Amino acid sequence: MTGLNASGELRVAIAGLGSIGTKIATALDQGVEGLTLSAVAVRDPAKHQAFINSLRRPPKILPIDQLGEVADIVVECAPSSQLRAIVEPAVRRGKSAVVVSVGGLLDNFDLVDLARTNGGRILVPTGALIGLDAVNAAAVGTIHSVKMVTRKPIDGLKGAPFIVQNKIDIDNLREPLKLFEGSAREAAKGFPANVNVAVALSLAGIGPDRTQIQVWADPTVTRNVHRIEVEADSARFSMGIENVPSENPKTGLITALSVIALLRKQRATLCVGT
Ligand SMILES: NC(=O)C1=CN([C@@H]2O[C@H](COP(=O)(O)OP(=O)(O)OC[C@H]3O[C@@H](n4cnc5c(N)ncnc54)[C@H](O)[C@@H]3O)[C@@H](O)[C@H]2O)C=CC1
Ligand SMILES: O=C([O-])CC(=O)C(=O)O
Repeated sequence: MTGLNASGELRVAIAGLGSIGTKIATALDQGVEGLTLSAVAVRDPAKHQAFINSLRRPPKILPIDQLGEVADIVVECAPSSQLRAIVEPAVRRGKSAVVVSVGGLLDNFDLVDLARTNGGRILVPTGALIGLDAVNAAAVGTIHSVKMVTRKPIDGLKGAPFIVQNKIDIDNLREPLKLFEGSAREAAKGFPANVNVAVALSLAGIGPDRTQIQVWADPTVTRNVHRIEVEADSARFSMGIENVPSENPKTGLITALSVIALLRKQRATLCVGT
């Protein structure tokens, strides 16, 4: 990765200061070895001015397509509808883009070729999931199947296109209801703000068409619960995670921490985990 600033630090820009973005900005401002927060892009600057002013070194506010001009790594943490507008200008300049709205990558997969052509990179953090290191490793051999079951509290699913289009009433549920069963690709269309995790899992393993997922609306849980079963020639493994929701009930608190961990690895001397 090139483009260090005068003090030899990698410059990071953040697109979207919501639940995930504000935590990443705060962590960078408090200090991550070898990294500095250079800019942010927000939809409504007035809404975020107080937060930005509260940082020790307030970053510039720039339009999303200009972040790559002042950063080596652009972190996308906006709605998936904005993914292309954020990632395309960055990778065209040969910069790295960290993508959290990874479901949106499936309809914009040409960005991977664009990054390759221009020397850029697209980095997908483990996010709200677990064990993508093991899935990556198993995929070097042969993975036979990847199955995932996601259970979310009602508030974590409200407004999902699959629920709206099929006119499913989840507000009055008393028992768990299986909403969807199918591929990660189809799940991402029906639940674009709810199953990024399934898409990340699929890209680490056997792809969005062969990765199977069930999505449940579950009034008995208070966390976003993901269980995964992987069957491979090297290993069989089961993984589970129960995510504490953030201020955004669709988003697990651990997601921002995963991005911060990924950013730390960009300059860390000791890196643990693949
Ligand atoms: N990969 C993973 O494991 C996970 C991914 N996600 C995804 O991460 C993304 C961000 O999630 P949250 O921070 O919880 O969402 P959020 O709704 O709290 O924040 C999104 C922010 O983006 C801002 N925004 C919207 N349009 C913008 C634009 N044109 N320019 C700049 N900012 C803009 C909004 O004003 C808001 O502040 C979502 O797409 C979500 O689905 C969420 C959880 C886990
Ligand atoms: O994948 C997502 O978009 C969010 C999610 O399930 C979680 O935070 O647990």
